[in-house]
Amino acid sequence: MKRKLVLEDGTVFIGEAFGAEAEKTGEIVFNTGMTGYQEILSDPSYCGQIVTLTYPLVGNYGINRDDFESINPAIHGFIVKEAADFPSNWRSQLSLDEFFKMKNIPGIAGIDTRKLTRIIRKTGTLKGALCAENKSDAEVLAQLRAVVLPSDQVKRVSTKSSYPSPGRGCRVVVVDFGMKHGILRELNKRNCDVVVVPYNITAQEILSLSPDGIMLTNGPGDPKDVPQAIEMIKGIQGRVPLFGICLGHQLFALANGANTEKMKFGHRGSNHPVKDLSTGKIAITSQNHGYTVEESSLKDTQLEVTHIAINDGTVEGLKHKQHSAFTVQYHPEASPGPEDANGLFDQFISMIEAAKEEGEKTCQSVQI
Ligand SMILES: NC(=O)CC[C@H](N)C(=O)O
Repeated sequence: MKRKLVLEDGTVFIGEAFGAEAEKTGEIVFNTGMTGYQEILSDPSYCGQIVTLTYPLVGNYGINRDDFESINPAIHGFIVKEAADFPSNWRSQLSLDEFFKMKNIPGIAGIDTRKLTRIIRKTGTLKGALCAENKSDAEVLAQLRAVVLPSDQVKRVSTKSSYPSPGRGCRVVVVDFGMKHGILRELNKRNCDVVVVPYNITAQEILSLSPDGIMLTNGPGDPKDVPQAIEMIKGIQGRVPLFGICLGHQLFALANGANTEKMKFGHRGSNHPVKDLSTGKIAITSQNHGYTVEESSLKDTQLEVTHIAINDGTVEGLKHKQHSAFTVQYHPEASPGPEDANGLFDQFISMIEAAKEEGEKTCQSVQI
């Protein structure tokens, strides 16, 4: 069966349908990773987006129970050059097609994804629709141009209520803006006693859990769409060590008076070089973001740039000049991608231990 991809600039691609028969619209974004499609399609930060992969063979090792970054993918569609009909891997349980049918996600194959990527790079991120081939282009285009992208993605993917992930180590409250499971895996690996809480929790509610440290996770959409989180961060920073990833990093910047802006086409892939300005070392990182912290807006804040992207010089890491708080724009939990930046979780735990040792910021001394 044929399926059609219509872009808001009027470009139409015809390809082979796979996955669900659903018709979906969303922002079209590209990811340059050569592997890791299961982690990409289940990363909640892609909520409402239709993702194209520049790597041409997708689905070869199927879908397995171990590699999910969330149980229910929030993406609106997948665009690939070739979708494997017969995956081959001992862990494989389903093909991409079977999985997408189960989760009501449409896919399109046989697309010149490199041409599509060049369009996105030239025009900037644009809206697109996946629909049946026999629909009129003009009609789809008119509907697509009228679509207003939703601003409640974080609400859609964040947990509805708090839940624990127990351990015997440091008490960490994880604020879930659309958390990838990889973050929880890294904290569990370090024996943390975790409580995952919803995006709209208040500073007071967090402090009442007596955390030793607080994590702000990744998540979808524009950070300015989550004003309550910005207020919450103002109330918690300085009380216990803080570590933010991606959307968490952007919200931390906004809470400290900096600004964020939309990028032309963003960074999405598992091969993005990032420089640590304190050591000069370069790490290859996994990334998925369409917004960035505006460097010039940091001038009058208490924030310092710690990392920059090698490809375009954008801000990739921040730390607070007074408080125990640092954030990165990239994904140290990898999944998919390299583990070069994994050590940031150890840095966070060391920070917590140092703060506890100092005795100034132990859970007992946190004043609610
Ligand atoms: N992975 C993320 O947390 C993404 C953050 C934000 N939604 C962006 O696109 O920039």
